[in-house]
Amino acid sequence: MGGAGITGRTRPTKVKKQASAAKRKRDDVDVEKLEAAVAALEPKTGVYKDFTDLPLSDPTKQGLKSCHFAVMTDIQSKAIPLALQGHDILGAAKTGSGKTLSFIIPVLENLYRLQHIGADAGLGALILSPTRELAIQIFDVLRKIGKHGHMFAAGLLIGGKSLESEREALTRMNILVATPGRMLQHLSQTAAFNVDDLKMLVLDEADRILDMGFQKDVDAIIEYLPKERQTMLFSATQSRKVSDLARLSLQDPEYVSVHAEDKSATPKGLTQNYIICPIEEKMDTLWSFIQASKKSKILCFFSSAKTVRFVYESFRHMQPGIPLLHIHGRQKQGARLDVTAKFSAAKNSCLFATDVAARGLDFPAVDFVIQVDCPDDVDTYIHRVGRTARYNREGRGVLFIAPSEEEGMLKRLEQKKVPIELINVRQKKKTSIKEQLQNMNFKDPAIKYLGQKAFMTHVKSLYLQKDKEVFKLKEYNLEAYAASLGLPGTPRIKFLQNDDSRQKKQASREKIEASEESEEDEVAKAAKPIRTKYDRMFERQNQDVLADHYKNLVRDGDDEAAADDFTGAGATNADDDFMAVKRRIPADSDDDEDFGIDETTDPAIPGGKVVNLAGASQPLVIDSNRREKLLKSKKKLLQFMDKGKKLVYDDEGNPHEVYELENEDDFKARGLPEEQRQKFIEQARQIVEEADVDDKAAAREKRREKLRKRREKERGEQVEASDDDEGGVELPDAGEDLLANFRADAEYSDEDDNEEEAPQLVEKKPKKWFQSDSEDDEGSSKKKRKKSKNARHVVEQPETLEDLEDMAARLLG
Ligand SMILES: Nc1ncnc2c1ncn2[C@@H]1O[C@H](COP(=O)(O)OP(=O)(O)OP(=O)(O)O)[C@@H](O)[C@H]1O
Repeated sequence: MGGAGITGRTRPTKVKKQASAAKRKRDDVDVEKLEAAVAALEPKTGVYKDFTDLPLSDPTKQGLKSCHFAVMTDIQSKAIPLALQGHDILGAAKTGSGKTLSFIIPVLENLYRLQHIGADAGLGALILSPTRELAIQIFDVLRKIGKHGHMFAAGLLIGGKSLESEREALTRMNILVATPGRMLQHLSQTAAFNVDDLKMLVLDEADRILDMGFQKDVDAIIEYLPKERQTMLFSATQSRKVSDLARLSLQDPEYVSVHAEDKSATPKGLTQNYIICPIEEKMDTLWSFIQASKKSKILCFFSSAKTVRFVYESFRHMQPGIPLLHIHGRQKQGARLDVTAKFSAAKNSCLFATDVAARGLDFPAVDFVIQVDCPDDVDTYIHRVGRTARYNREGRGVLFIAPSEEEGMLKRLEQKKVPIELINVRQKKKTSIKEQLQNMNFKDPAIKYLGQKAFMTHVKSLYLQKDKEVFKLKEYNLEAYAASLGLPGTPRIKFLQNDDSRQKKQASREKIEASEESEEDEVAKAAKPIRTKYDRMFERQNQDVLADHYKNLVRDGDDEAAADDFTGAGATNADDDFMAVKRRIPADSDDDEDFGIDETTDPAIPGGKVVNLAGASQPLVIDSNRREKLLKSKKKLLQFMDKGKKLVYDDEGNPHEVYELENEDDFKARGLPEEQRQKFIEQARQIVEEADVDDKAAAREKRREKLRKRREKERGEQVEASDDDEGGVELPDAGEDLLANFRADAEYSDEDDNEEEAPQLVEKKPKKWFQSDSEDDEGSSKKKRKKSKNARHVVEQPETLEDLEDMAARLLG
C-alpha cells in the first residue's frame, strides 16, 4: 500500500483481545455521549471558536493537541459542526485557510461514532485529491491527527506501485486518500474491494476534480459508491454547477463559504502585485528578481513543463547563488516527492513549477510566488498565489503580465475580487542574460533543444488559450521571445504557418472574388435595389410546387397586403398573383452546356422550366434555386441520370444490345469451346503478325527519321561551336544541361552499331516480371557470358507505342 496504516500495534493476542474488549466498552459509552453532544450542536447559531468547544473523541483531541492546533479557522468553525451532524457540505474558503482539517476531523469523528473500524467494516471514507502530492499531504495530516489512539486502517492510493501489491491491503482499509485514476482502477479490477458500506466521500480541490480531466473517472467512481452517504466538497474556488451536485447526489448541501464576509478572495497577509513584462523580457526580469532575493523562498510558476526545464537548466548553469529546484508533471513520482520535501525544508530556495504545484500544496514559509507565465484563469491565479501567506502568515505574489494581457487579465481579477497593484521593475537593477543564454545555446545542444521545445510549447499554449480577450497571440513578439531564450532563430511553428496560409488563401480568394466583380457588375449592383431573403422567396416561379410552409406565409385574405409588403424587384403589380411571378433563368447562362442540358417550358407548370438531362430517365423540374444549383454539380446530377445499359462491342467496335448475342445452341454447333478458342487465338495471331510487319516497318522509318534529324542538328551545333569556340572550353553552366546530355548519350549509345535493336539503354536493370530465371541460365556458353560481360544486360526500352506493340507481339509469339 502506498502509505502506512494508522493501525499496527504489536501486542500478544490474548492481551490485545482483553484490551480491545475493554476499549470497546469504553468506546460504547464514549460514542453514546458523543452522539448526544453532536446532536445538540447548533451549527448555524452556535459560536464555536476552539477545537475544545466541539464534542470530539479523545484520540482526535490528542492528535490536535500534539499538532498544537487550538483555535479553529473560519472555515473550520463553520464546516466542522455541520459535518459532524452528517450534512453534505460545499465548502469554499481561501487558500491556506485550513480546509484540510475541516474534513479530516469529521471523517475521523463520524466513523468513530459509527465504530466503523476494522477489516470487516470495509471502506468507510474516501478522500479524493487531484494530485499525488496533495493526496500525500492530506494523508500526512490524517496520520498526524489520527495516530493518537484511533484504530482505523488508513491508506494512500496514488499509484506508483503494482496493483497486485496494493490489492490485499486495500480490502482491509477504513479510510482511503486516493487520486481518482488509481481508485477507479482498483474499483474495476480488484474483485474483493468492497465499497458498499462507504459512509463519507470527500473531494478536496473539488472544482479541479470535477473539471474535464477527472470528470469521467469521478463519474465512474460514483457509480460504485452507495447513494446513501455524506458528501463534502472543498475548494478555494467554487464554481460548481447544479449539474455537478446532481452527479454527486448531494442532498440539501450546506454552503459554507467564508469569502462572502471578507471582500477579497485571497488571504489577508498576502501582498499582490503585477508588473508589465513583455514575453521577451521575462528571462531577464526573472533572473534579476532572483538575484535580488537570494535570501528568500521563491516559487515560480510557468505554463509548461518544457519551460520549467529550460529555465531550470539554463539558470542552474549560470550559478544563481540560490538552490534551484524544479517540479512538473512529467517527472517521476519519486523525484516530485523529493523536490516537495526539499522545498518544504529549505529556508532559501527557488522552485520552478507548473500548475502541478498550484493547488493545495502546503509549503511552509514561502516568501514569493512569481507567476512568470500568465495563468489560464483567475482561479488558477488564486491557487498559485495561495502557496504563500498561508494560515495568517505574510507573503507576496508577483504576476508578470505582457502588455497585451493587461487589460483582459485585470478585468477578470477585479471581477473575482482580487486586490492587485501595479509595481515597476527598476530598470537599473535589471541585467540582461541574453548573451549568456546565446552562448549556452551555442555550446550546449541539449540546452538549445530545451529552449526550442520551451519556445514551441509556450507559443502553443498561448495559441490554445481559451480566453482570447487576455491571450492574443498576434500581439506577442515571438521573434524577440525566441531571441530572449538565446535561440539562434525563431523555431518554425507549423500550426501558425497553417493558420497564416489559411488566412492568406482566404484573403486571396476574397480578392479574386472582389476582382471578378467587374465595374459593370458594380454599376448594375448599385442600380438594383437591395433584395432580402424574403424578396427572393416571393420572386420565385412555380410557387405551387413550393413547400407548404412557404404557401402558408401568404394566406388568401392576406395576399394583397402581403404582396404590397413584399413587392420586390420581380413583382409586377399588386393585381398579379405573386405566386406566378415570372422567374428567369438567364438565357445566356452557359452552365447547362457542360451537362448536355436541354431546357423547355413545362406547360403543366405555369412559367416553369423543365430540363431534359442527356441520359436522364426523367426530366428535371427546376422549381427552386437549390435545384438550379444542382445543375452545376455533376455528382448530384448523376442520381437523375440513367443507370445505363449493357452493350457488347463487336470486332469493328460497333455496340450491340445483349439480346443480339449468339444463343447457346448456335455457339455449340460451331464445335467444342476449346477448339473454338484455339481457332480464335490462331486467327488473332495471324492478324497481329500481319499488322506487325507493317508496324515494324513504320517504326523503323520513324526511328531513321529521328536519327537523321538529330545528326543534322548535331552537325549544325558543331559548326556553331567551332565559330564560338575560340580556344576556350566552355562548361555547361547548369546541372540540368549535363543531365540532358548524359541521357541523350546513354539512350543512343549503341544505335549506330545495331540499328535493328535501337534504341537500347546499356545499363543493368533489375529483372523484369516477364524474365524467367531459366532465361538467364539458358545457354551458358562463353559467347553469352562474353556478351553479358560487355553489354551486361540488354533490356529493350520501348520508346513509342509502336515499339511497345512490337515488343508485345514478339513476346506473344
Ligand atoms: N486551526 C489551525 N491552527 C493553526 N494552523 C492551522 C489550523 N488549521 C490549519 N492550519 C495550518 O494552515 C496551513 C494551511 O492549511 P490547509 O493546507 O488545510 O489549507 P487549505 O485551505 O487546504 O489551503 P489550499 O486551498 O491551498 O489547499 C497548514 O499549514 C495547516 O497546518
